Amino acid sequence: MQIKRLPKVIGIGVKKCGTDGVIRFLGHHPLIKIPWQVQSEVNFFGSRNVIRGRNAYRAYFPPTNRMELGMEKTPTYFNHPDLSLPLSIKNMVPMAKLLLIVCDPTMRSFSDYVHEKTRDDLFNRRLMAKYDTFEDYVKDQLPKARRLLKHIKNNRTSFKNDLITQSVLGQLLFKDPAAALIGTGLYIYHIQRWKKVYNESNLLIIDGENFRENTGHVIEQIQDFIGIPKLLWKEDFVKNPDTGFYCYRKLTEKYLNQSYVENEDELRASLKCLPKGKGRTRNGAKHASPETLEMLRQFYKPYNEAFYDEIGRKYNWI
Ligand SMILES: Nc1ncnc2c1ncn2[C@@H]1O[C@H](COP(=O)(O)OS(=O)(=O)O)[C@@H](OP(=O)(O)O)[C@H]1O
Repeated sequence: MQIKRLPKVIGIGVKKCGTDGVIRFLGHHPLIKIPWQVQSEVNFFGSRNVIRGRNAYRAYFPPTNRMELGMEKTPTYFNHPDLSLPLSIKNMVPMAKLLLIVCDPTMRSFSDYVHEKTRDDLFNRRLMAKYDTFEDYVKDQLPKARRLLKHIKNNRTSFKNDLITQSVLGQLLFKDPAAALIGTGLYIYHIQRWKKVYNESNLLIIDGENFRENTGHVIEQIQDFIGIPKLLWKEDFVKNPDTGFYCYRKLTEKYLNQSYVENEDELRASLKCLPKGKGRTRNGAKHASPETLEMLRQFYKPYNEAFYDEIGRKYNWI
């Protein structure tokens, strides 16, 4: 019977790390249902709606039968100022599995800058107006971020259980989108609240750099984690010759047939790619100065290392 049910999979972030790719590509799985009417970002737990309870949350999702599963993603759940947000999710949807896609915080910050500069949001546009370039932005905001962290850390050297920094940082990022371009990438302060409530069996951490380069492989891994039949295979993902990003195209007998010769127009027409607006920076279409990126890399280094320790895995973010 098809009825509205709570989701079984929730993408919790991180903004600009590939969250849209994960949900849209998984949306090609016949058993996964996405609330497209709200563009898949429900933001239920990050808003006052949460007090309206389970039925209000359930209302966002398309009807599903017992085999199918609903999924949403809200990238700001990960670094939301409400430190008890993970517990709210766990209490409301105890069986849900979470997906967290993280990525090189330096490149994430640049991607977020480009995104905020092009967004159709007057408040953000005004706020970002004084930064003509990413270099201007970093020059102004990086020293502020350094000073702020020094101030709120107040000589605390451990990243572990530093609830004061987690909380102040959370509030600040929420109120000041300009600060969020840098602060969102301080993953070590955001991850701990999730690890208190979730473990490897119900929280999958994905490297966004790997997702971009090995999309099909990661999509296979996610299906295993969710525990659904593997119906999307790495062979179903093909690079777009124009952008270099992977798109979805079901591998059918037609493409396997030895006598089939594909021309580029046919290839383009057969691809289901992410919408325009995804893939602005990572393929080099826009770039920041190497000096600015290096400054950010040095800034993030200790926070990345603490994050690797926390999750017990190291990524090749440079
Ligand atoms: N297959 C494919 N096609 C296009 N883009 C891809 C793909 N895989 C990963 N990415 C990267 O996803 C980045 C956008 O991340 P998000 O979807 O999390 O952004 S958002 O938070 O929802 O705005 C986006 O960042 P930018 O390159 O800066 O636009 C992409 O690099």
